[in-house]
Amino acid sequence: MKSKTIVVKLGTSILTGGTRKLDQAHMVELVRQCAALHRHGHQVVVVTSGAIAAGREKLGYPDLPPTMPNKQMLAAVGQCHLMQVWQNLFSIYGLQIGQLLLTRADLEDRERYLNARDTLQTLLHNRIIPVINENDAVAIAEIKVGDNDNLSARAAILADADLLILLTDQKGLFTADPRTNPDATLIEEVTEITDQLRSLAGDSVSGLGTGGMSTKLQAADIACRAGIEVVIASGKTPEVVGRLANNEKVGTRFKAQANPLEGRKSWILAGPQSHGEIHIDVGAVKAVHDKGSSLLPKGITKIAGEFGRGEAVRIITPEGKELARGITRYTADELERVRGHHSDEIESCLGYGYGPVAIHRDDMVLL
Ligand SMILES: Nc1ncnc2c1ncn2[C@@H]1O[C@H](COP(=O)(O)OP(=O)(O)O)[C@@H](O)[C@H]1O
Ligand SMILES: N[C@@H](CCC(=O)OP(=O)(O)O)C(=O)O
Repeated sequence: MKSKTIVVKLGTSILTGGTRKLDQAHMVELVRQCAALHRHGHQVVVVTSGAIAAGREKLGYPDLPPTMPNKQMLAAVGQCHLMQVWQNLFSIYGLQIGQLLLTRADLEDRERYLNARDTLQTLLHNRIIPVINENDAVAIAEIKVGDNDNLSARAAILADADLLILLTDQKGLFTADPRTNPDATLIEEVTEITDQLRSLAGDSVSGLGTGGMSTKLQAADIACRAGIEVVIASGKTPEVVGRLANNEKVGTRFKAQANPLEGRKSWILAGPQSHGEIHIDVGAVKAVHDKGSSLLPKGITKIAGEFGRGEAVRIITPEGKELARGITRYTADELERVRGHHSDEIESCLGYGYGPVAIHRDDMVLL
């Protein structure tokens, strides 16, 4: 089977088993399933909820008013505990984990987005399991994603994932909330997220989770538009992670709308354009155009205009023709200093580096 990148989002409801404590017996079972995927060569990213619940548990269920600072305190305490538990459990399978705490601001600012993406990709490249949560302890309402369903969709885009699995306490999306509607039936496949479908998805009523099915549908919408398949399923279904990776019919599956590259390419063409230009030599034109390679500093002859890291710039041939557009990994100033140099020399030219390419082939659209 082709190696896939799979994001597994674990909601508070499944991590606590509906109780006030982390259900470590079940967490180890989920870790075992993720470790099996990893062993089969897949890349696994975990998005974990449960920090606030873990904080309450750790502090002995204090009676606190539900203010923002109190929730942030619980998250600060709980996040340490949660990560300690994940680290212990993954180490049973000989796996290292790395923590990423994100806020909306990290995902919307292009430079911070690229930095987060580089870290995530580097963790995956080194076979370390990224474990992501929102940075609840510092994020106030304005910079919060707000719920981990939406966060997981953004993390899936960041990781270039093939599949996003949202594991919760229900078998998937039902025609109504099964807690209050015993006749509700499971919807097995969704090809389009319509208003009618949204009207079926209710909020969380357990007092544990955030957003219920409605935020899961928002997440599915975001990920599917970016070309990522999404499944909502129960974390209690035996071997759920491996079965979903094998395309088995479990839970509610949402079809991806386009392949990820097309989604990103349309963003490059449709997104904010800078006036920056990167002029390249004949060798680089051949590499980029004929071989589909990334653009390296070596083939850059001239930089025109100001641009920052993560901006979309124009790539210009020696004849002055626009060959492609792409998202640059270096600023105009930085490229000015490294142009013509071999990629190995980037670090010595700048004193730091963001990798060997100026524009990665996946971040480039040929015109
Ligand atoms: N149409 C629906 N189908 C399934 N579950 C639903 C639906 N509408 C609302 N829900 C509720 O969503 C809850 C899951 O969301 P939530 O409590 O936020 O869990 P998590 O912690 O996994 O994010 C379920 O327990 C269920 O009560
Ligand atoms: N970031 C919060 C979880 C927020 C959230 O969306 O929770 P859930 O609905 O259980 O996925 C925490 O760690 O407690």
